[in-house]
Amino acid sequence: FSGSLSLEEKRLFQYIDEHQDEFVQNLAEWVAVESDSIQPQLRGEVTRMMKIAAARLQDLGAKTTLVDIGVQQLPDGQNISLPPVILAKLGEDPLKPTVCFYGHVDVMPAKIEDGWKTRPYILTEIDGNFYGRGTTDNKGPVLAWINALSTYINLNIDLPVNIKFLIEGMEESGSNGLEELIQKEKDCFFSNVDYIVISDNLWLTTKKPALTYGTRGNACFSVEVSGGEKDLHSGGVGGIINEPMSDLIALLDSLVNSSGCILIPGIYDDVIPLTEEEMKQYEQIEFDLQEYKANIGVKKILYDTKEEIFSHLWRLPSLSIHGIEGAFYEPGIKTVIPSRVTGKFSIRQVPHMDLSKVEHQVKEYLENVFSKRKSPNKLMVSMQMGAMPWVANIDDPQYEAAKKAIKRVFNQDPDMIRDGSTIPIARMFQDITEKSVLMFPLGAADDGEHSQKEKISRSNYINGTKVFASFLLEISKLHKELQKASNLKTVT
Ligand SMILES: C[C@H](N)C(=O)N[C@@H](Cc1c[nH]cn1)C(=O)O
Ligand SMILES: [Zn+2]
Ligand SMILES: [Zn+2]
Repeated sequence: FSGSLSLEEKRLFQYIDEHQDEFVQNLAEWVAVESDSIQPQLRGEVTRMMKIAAARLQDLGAKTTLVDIGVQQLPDGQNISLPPVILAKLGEDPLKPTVCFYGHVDVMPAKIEDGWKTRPYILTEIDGNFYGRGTTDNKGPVLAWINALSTYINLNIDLPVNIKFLIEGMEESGSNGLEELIQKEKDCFFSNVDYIVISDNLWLTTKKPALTYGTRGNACFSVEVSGGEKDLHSGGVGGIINEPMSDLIALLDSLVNSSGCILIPGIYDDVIPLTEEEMKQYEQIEFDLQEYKANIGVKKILYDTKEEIFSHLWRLPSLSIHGIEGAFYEPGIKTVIPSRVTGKFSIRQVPHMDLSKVEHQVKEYLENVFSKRKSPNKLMVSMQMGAMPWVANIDDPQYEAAKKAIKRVFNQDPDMIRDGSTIPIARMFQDITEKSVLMFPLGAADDGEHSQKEKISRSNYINGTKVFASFLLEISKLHKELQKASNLKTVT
């Protein structure tokens, strides 16, 4: 640890060390819930996960509400219930700042046959890492906040802040229904919130903590090509019809080239150029390309310099193709011509791209590519979800409080980074509540969020709990200083 710890911090950190196996057991219980928000048939499990998380907060004495946010219409037209959102609060002392923590307890799909070495929903510790779906994205960080709170409570140390929680179960699906809830609650639940903290990203390395000041948005598309009313024998009919799958592959192949450049006309028009200030941020980051490639498990990256890599990861759009529905995907070759196939892809959004303009550009381009094929098949392109990018003001004082907390636990200053992934709520918070948002990642670069080897290290989980405990003390101190300064200004 850096510098002399206060007596409170010594007690807090000692308690966290001594009770870490309890915290691990909590994580194992949460990971065991297959709270996958992508597959509708698992929606009941997501709802069950919300109730488990709500009960955990209630056990801490938080006033907790599970808010019904309505239904989700699926692509096939059927409606299913959205999992309720947790709004919770602990403490209402007008002399203390109010910190609202956001997290999500839904996860991406995971099947052992995807190539997992361990059972995805059974927390497995190997060499100091906890493997399992949701360990780093985002159940581990949510529990780290809760563990930090429970430490204050169990040690009878007065909480230095009022705490609020917003925990959702649809983040991986694009946070359906959340914007309406924030609109509705902006002058109620959020009215007295001073700071918002999100811990749903990763560091840039495995050793150096980071604070995140930007994320990309995302626009998810489906492109459906349909032919006759049934699948056909590829021997009996193959060679005399326009095959939907051939059309779809041509459409998907027309989207992006082998250098990752998006081929949709106009897609880069509104991207803001790299600024001097942004370039200075990049220059301050130590970056080891070989280590980074090893952390993400790839042999080659399209760019060689950190400036190019950061630019293409953080401030330029990217297009990824995710899969095809409607065609046989199990092992073995089913010799049919699928009658209806749906490709899925997404385009990461950056400032100042406009979602409705991107939607129009994508549809117009694909219709144009399709028309050149003179195929009688039917094309349907739709944008399934759209989330905006978010960029913070890096001089926002709560980043200072976070840096101090990191320094005390990790004895080093954090990297100031952006992230290429998306947290839909970040921009919603910024635009609707106008509150400052701090992104406080806890996971390491090799945690493999969304992958077959998702994990969080014991060290990051437990030290993350300490950092959050320390942050509450630091933000309380900072808030008092800011209040004193503003009172002084008012008087003079
Ligand atoms: C960063 C966060 N842990 C995450 O994984 N977010 C998802 C959200 C999303 C985007 N499109 C659909 N869901 C992500 O960035 O993929
Ligand atoms: Zn995720
Ligand atoms: Zn996440």
